[in-house]
Amino acid sequence: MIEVQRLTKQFKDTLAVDDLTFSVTPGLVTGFLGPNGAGKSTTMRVIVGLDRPTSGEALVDGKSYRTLDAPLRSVGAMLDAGQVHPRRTASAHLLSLAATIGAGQGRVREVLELVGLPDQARRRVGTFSLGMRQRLGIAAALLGDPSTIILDEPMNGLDPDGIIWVRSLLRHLAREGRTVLVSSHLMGEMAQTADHLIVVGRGRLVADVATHDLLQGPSSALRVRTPDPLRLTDAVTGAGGTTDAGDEGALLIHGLTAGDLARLALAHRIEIHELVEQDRSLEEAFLELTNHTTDFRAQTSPERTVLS
Ligand SMILES: Nc1ncnc2c1ncn2[C@@H]1O[C@H](COP(=O)(O)OP(=O)(O)OP(=O)(O)O)[C@@H](O)[C@H]1O
Repeated sequence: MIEVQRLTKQFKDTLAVDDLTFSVTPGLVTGFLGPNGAGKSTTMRVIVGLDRPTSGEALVDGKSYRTLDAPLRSVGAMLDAGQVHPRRTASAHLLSLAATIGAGQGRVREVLELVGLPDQARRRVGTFSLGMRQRLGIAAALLGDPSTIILDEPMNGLDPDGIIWVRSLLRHLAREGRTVLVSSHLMGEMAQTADHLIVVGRGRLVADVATHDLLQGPSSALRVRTPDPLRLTDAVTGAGGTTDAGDEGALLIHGLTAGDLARLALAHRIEIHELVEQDRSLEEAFLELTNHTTDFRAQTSPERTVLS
């Protein structure tokens, strides 16, 4: 469990984190989402004791990081995958970290296996691709078998296979009951990865919401195909719903559940050829969430929507 309470971090002229409060619960993947410069990394650095808060606090399992009995066994973090001596082999790098927590060669082999790098153990890290460095960073975070895992932008630079791999690893770690906090500035990526989202902008909390609730908001719609759209539109209007034209001749229906619509179609003996519950788009969800602030303008493609 991570509890960030009224956290503020001021760097000279920059207010990086501004009175931020949220909790990260075990058993879920929690996405930490916000545009570049929103304060995500600073918050994570405070959680793992690398930066001191100006005010407020960040607790892991009820304690500040500096007062945890065995911090590296409680919290595994990857805050900067680039911070590895390039001439070291992957295995030597992990062994040096393992030594600080009393783990040995066996655990190093296990984590290399877990992140899909068992054959690269003797390779120098300087020759690694960005994706391999990310995997090595994740391996280092997992060395101490921690109950809390904090990863800053772990999907940066990964190819689609790598992204799918990180996603399933995070879900697996959460299912084991761990607390998993993972940051990203990519909305689509987090919507597909996280069960819960903490959204920040300019150091402040913008939303603390279940991903499902965010996408299932009031503008979600039913997408329907029927050979009789005019009669269906009349029936839907009569039942208090509204319709819009969808693409490829489909009708979009708002204000009714799928069950309502099925019963309505049956009662009016209208054929339905397709009925799909359609989540609202990420763009809609975030524009609503962020109240159209320019900080969170969503850029086109839903898969790669970026908070700018
Ligand atoms: N050590 C520092 N000294 C001065 N300013 C800093 C320092 N670290 C971060 N900042 C500033 O604090 C703000 C928040 O930065 P932070 O890196 O926490 O944001 P972020 O959401 O992680 O963004 P990104 O996705 O770009 O890493 C930025 O304006 C940044 O320039």
